[in-house]
Amino acid sequence: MSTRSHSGPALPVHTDGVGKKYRRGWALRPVSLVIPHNRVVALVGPNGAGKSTLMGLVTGMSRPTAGSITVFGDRPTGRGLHPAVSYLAQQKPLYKQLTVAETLEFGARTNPAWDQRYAERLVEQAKVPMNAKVGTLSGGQRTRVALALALGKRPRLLLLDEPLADLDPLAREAVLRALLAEARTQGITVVLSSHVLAELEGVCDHLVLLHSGRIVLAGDVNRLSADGTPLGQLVLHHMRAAAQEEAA
Ligand SMILES: Nc1ncnc2c1ncn2[C@@H]1O[C@H](COP(=O)(O)OP(=O)(O)OP(=O)(O)O)[C@@H](O)[C@H]1O
Repeated sequence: MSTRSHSGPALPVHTDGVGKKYRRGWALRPVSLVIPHNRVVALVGPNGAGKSTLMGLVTGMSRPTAGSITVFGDRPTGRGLHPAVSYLAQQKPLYKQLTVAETLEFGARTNPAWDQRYAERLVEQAKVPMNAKVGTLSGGQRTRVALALALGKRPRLLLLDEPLADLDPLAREAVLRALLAEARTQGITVVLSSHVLAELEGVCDHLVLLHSGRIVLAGDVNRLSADGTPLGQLVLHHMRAAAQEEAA
């Protein structure tokens, strides 16, 4: 299988009937999905829809039960992330005892393509002191450091699983704005999962909506909401319809 378009490089994510089944049933039913280059993708759906499962398959932390998945043309190995991929979960895995500067040093030691100046610039932009211990930072500041750690690796694909859930609305807006600016100027594909539909408006240009392990809606946001329906309303409408169908 090739994930290359006619002229371009391999796609960030390409799945061919990929699915994940646990003893209780399918967490993600076999789906074929493409995540194009340079997009900010909203990955949405109710609790238990399969969003984290899909992210786990992309990172290689989880192995598919069915089908196959490629990330920039490579199959995830399960032995760590693809070098071009960064992953940031809601529980940011930062060491509280380290200072911000030591955290970036850790990033430098563990990532061959580490860009120290870029990571430092992101921390400075967020006005986070380099000599502060991570454990003393606010939730918003910690998120900015985690983001600098994720972006300092110079990824071409950034996966964010509910990364803003513990931030206040102003901090969420600031982090999203910073993230979007980096994605656009650096040509990074971002997959962002969130339950706050309103904040995805104007941020995401591609949508993947999951319900009970199935893809309900996927594609370019402008095309999906061509009649002018705001993204949040569109998602809510399809979520309700999927829930009603399931209950029937
Ligand atoms: N390790 C596991 N073992 C068994 N079932 C699992 C496991 N991980 C996930 N599941 C099940 O798979 C389904 C999808 O879970 P997943 O975490 O992917 O959903 P989600 O869309 O990320 O949900 P949320 O919005 O609540 O984070 C759920 O029914 C969940 O209970």
